[in-house]
Amino acid sequence: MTPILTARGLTVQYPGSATPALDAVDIDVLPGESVAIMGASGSGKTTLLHTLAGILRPTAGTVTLAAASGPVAVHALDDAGRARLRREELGFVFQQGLLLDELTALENVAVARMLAGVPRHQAEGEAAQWLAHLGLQGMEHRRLGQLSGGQAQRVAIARAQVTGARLIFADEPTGALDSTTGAEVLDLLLAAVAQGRTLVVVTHDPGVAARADRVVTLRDGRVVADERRAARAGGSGGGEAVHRVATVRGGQVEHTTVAAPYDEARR
Ligand SMILES: Nc1ncnc2c1ncn2[C@@H]1O[C@H](COP(=O)(O)OP(=O)(O)OP(=O)(O)O)[C@@H](O)[C@H]1O
Repeated sequence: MTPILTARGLTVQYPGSATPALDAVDIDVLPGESVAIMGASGSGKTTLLHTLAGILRPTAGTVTLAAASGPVAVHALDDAGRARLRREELGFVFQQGLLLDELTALENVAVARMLAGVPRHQAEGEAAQWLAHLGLQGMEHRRLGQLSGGQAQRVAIARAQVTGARLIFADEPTGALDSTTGAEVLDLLLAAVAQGRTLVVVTHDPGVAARADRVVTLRDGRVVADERRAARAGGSGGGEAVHRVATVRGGQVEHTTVAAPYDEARR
């Protein structure tokens, strides 16, 4: 299967830092999978997510996105090109920063379509459909600041999908939520995956990792483990590890290939 996202030798060295935050990371993300990125604080998770998503330009290495129109060299785009790519091809569910407190839930979602040139009336209609789909019917006209953390994440998930983005990046989407609300938000993200989207999620939450198709673990800016899990029926549930792709120990990559990858189980 052709990856939707391919990174090779991805390296980020922040100015003034003695060691790279990301150190020659290779990763392929397959279409329709959910990938949890884990690791200790400071291991490079957010840096990896931002580099894969074209928020941050790598110091070295490549990121290639298989966009609908053909392959895009994300690392080589200028700021405007990366902003356009993020707007048109990618969805984001971050704890803060993308949604505007002073706008209503509806406006926060609709604006993503209006930025793509869709007329306001149509954009609001599409936004209302997504908000209803995500359990926010009746709350469309509340300002974001009047919503709970879980409701605000639902708005973010609606916004991430309303554009038709096939690839969603999430950074600690359950981090600020109680466990029940966090599980509900995760359900919605995994529902998007069950409907064919691809999810890359940075998390400290073992509950998120347990339900992802795959867990990539970083340490000191390097991938130290990359494990696939069996998807249970419906795309949710615990998932047992059945397919170890590669494990890195002491700088050596150990490749193990076990049959029954999740892809067949899902199709
Ligand atoms: N803008 C920056 N300038 C300089 N150093 C940075 C910057 N952002 C991150 N770093 C450093 O890069 C390393 C990786 O940071 P990053 O935020 O990617 O880690 P993380 O695994 O996401 O951490 P956390 O779980 O705490 O969010 C850390 O040592 C961090 O201090």
